[in-house]
Amino acid sequence: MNTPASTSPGTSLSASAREPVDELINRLLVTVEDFPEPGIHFKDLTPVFADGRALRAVVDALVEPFAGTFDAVAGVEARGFLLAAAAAYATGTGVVTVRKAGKLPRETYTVEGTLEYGTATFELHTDDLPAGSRVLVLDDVLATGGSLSAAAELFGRAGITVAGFGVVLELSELRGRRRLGGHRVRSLIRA
Ligand SMILES: O=P(O)(O)OC[C@H]1O[C@H](OP(=O)(O)OP(=O)(O)O)[C@H](O)[C@@H]1O
Ligand SMILES: Nc1ncnc2[nH]cnc12
Repeated sequence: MNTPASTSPGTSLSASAREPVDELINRLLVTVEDFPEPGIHFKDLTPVFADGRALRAVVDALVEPFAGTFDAVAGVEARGFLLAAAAAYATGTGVVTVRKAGKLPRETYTVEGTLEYGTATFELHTDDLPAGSRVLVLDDVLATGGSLSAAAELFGRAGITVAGFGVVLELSELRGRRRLGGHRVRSLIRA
């Protein structure tokens, strides 16, 4: 059963129905057992993204606590891209991509990450944002924290300040938050 995160704002309501955003997410997300491998309880948020009201409520709730603290939004491949582009559009900022290895065409910083299922190498263009910029990093799920800690390291190498991390769902038992140092982390629900 999913429970609201302690950092979850009970006051973040979807625009029209006034349904709390955590309830909206819990109603729409689907748990798929043994995907992509045995033993994983996969939390599928695609129904949340497919619902226009839910997508808007989620994006609004993720950016609201960081208002005025960031110059750009970053998305972590692949599902983080959906949130980051929407958040950048909503806040009038630009979007940058933290990509899996081999996808970015120009010079990159490169960091290895260990994830809930497997490992991945993440890359960031060295010149996507000027040093000194402040970036809000979004993804759909915080599990072990391998992806977001790799993103933090990439931005650190680029001299870019991480204003905070925003995720729709935090898998608390995997303790990913501990790998994110002193950064602000906003999760809309915990499971
Ligand atoms: O906290 P972690 O253990 O790093 O896990 C979280 C990451 O895992 C998932 O991505 P996945 O690697 O499955 O890639 P995808 O978005 O391309 O499907 C999810 O979208 C996060 O990016
Ligand atoms: N259990 C999970 N469900 C969905 N996305 C994930 N990313 C890492 N672990 C995950």
